[in-house]
Amino acid sequence: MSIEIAGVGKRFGDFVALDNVSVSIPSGRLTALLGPSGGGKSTLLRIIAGLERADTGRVEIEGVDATDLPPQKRNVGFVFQHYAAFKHMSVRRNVAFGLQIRKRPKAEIAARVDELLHLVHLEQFADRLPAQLSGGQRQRMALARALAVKPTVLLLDEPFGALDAKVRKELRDWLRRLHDEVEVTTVFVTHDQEEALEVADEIVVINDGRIEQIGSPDDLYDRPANDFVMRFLGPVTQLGDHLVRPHDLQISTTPTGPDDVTGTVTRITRIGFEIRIDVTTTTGQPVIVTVTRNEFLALGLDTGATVHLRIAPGSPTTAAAPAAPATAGADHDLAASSI
Ligand SMILES: Nc1ncnc2c1ncn2[C@@H]1O[C@H](COP(=O)(O)OP(=O)(O)OP(=O)(O)O)[C@@H](O)[C@H]1O
Repeated sequence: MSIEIAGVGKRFGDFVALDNVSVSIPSGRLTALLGPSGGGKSTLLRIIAGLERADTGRVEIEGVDATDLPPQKRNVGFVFQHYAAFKHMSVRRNVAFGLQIRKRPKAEIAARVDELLHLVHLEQFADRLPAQLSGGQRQRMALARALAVKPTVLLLDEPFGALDAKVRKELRDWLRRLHDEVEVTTVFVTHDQEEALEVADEIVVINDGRIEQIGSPDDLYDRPANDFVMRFLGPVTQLGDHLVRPHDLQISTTPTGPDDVTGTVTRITRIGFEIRIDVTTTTGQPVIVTVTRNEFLALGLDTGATVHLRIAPGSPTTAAAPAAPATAGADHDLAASSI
């Protein structure tokens, strides 16, 4: 295990930002710290970097107790959302900076910088100033600079957070490929579940200063530990007492068994390649079902139709927190809005 975090606690005044957090982050993998804003992800990353001190607990990096080491002794590379480049220096000199202050020989620096610029596909921009780069190119430069000194661990705090959706997506794919080439232990913070599911080998879900679940994207998606993880990873709806994903519900115009739940279609909405069907059950529970366009056409549904619902066998479900009828609707709206 490359990074061992054991019993780490951190308060800011009365506020508990991290509550007795323990996690092992594997060597050579890409690990995402995922969770809602304010959950403690950045605080944990900053504690690993040595930019913040834990009140309790220990941090070990590659077998070395780093708890009391200053950031520069931890051999970590760090990239923030808003990367502070040296504005008056060329891309090449920005990337070379860490090697120059370590007084590496000139020829070694030149060779390493060329290698890195090639790795991040910025060779042709080597002599530009940071202001002459796009946001995505600037973040790639930041990564090259962080990698220059061959860190043991690369820490990324929402590195693509400030970029538009399309560039974000490109950089995500690029980060995955870069990581496969360099294989440096990488930890990145994100609040975007899609980003974590797509890029990470391992995901640590953090909420309210505590770890909700640790696992591979498949573990989290197929076996969510609780309804928080289930809700956080994508749209959910409720059928009876089960929280389930809307595409894991089966819908038919004829009943298929005694466990079917009967309801009436109240609304049909097309969302890209999916069709969302709003159903109200005979007990008054609002349920969302999503089907593909072809499935929808085969069903031949219209508003007002009677339908029968069931959870597809083997689908992940969690027990829905019991809610009074008055708040069930509000819960449902929240789930619906994330579709
Ligand atoms: N230096 C500080 N002083 C006081 N409170 C802080 C400090 N740093 C963080 N916090 C608080 O600790 C909590 C956790 O913050 P943190 O930045 O770790 O969350 P996060 O999960 O990374 O969220 P975000 O994605 O919004 O950055 C927040 O409520 C934040 O306001």
